[in-house]
Amino acid sequence: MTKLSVNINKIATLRNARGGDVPSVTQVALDLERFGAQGITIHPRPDERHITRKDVYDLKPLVKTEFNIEGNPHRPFIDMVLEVKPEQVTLVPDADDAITSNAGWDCEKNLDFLKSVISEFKNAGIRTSIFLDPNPEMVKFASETGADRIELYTEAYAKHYLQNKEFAVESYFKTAVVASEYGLGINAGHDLSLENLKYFADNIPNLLEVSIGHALISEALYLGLENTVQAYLKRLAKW
Ligand SMILES: CC(=O)[C@@H](O)[C@H](O)COP(=O)(O)O
Ligand SMILES: NCC(=O)COP(=O)(O)O
Repeated sequence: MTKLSVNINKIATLRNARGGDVPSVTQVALDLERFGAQGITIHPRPDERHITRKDVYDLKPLVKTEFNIEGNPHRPFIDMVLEVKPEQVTLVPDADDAITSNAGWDCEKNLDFLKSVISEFKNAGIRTSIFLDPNPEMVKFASETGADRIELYTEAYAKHYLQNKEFAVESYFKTAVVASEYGLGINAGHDLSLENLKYFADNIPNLLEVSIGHALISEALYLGLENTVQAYLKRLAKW
């Protein structure tokens, strides 16, 4: 079965808007595990716009499911991950000023760099995954990096799903088939949602894990707003 790892960046975004500890990133992580999440994903960015370095260290002893840290492997990121030792590190080639992750690795061009970074993580016993566009030809180079898994970057799938879901999933299916032939594990994430997840999971062979944040947290707001408004109205009801 495919594991669900919940990305809690957006909880930190909300918390940072007021500067205090509401909502609490650590409490939400614990609650998500209690509700059945099989992993917690965070993507600390250099500007700490959401997850901070402190969050990374605070979460480590608390997360009892799979802890997955994503990020661009600059030296400070590498050192932090080596110290924290999560179950999995996912390497993402995102520019510091990118609004969100917007591309997978060119593993051919970055082969030597990725090999050396991945060997550091592997020596520390941390599973490695690399963010990849749905391109079967890139899989050979992804395998040469020594990574354990690829994470399929699903933004294009999510974008095309509503118009033509067969077309949307095709390149992902082909990439997943080649990845399995090379013995790579398969993760996926970015813009997956309640609407598009099932078709993806049904059509991608050997899908080990999805990490989902933006849509899941937004959907949780919608699913919870009615209860919350009712609870407030009860506190105001005098007659
Ligand atoms: C790698 C990936 O697709 C997600 O981690 C995404 O980058 C989420 O990051 P933000 O929450 O900063 O958009
Ligand atoms: N690796 C993808 C991830 O963690 C969450 O991406 P998104 O659901 O926030 O787009």
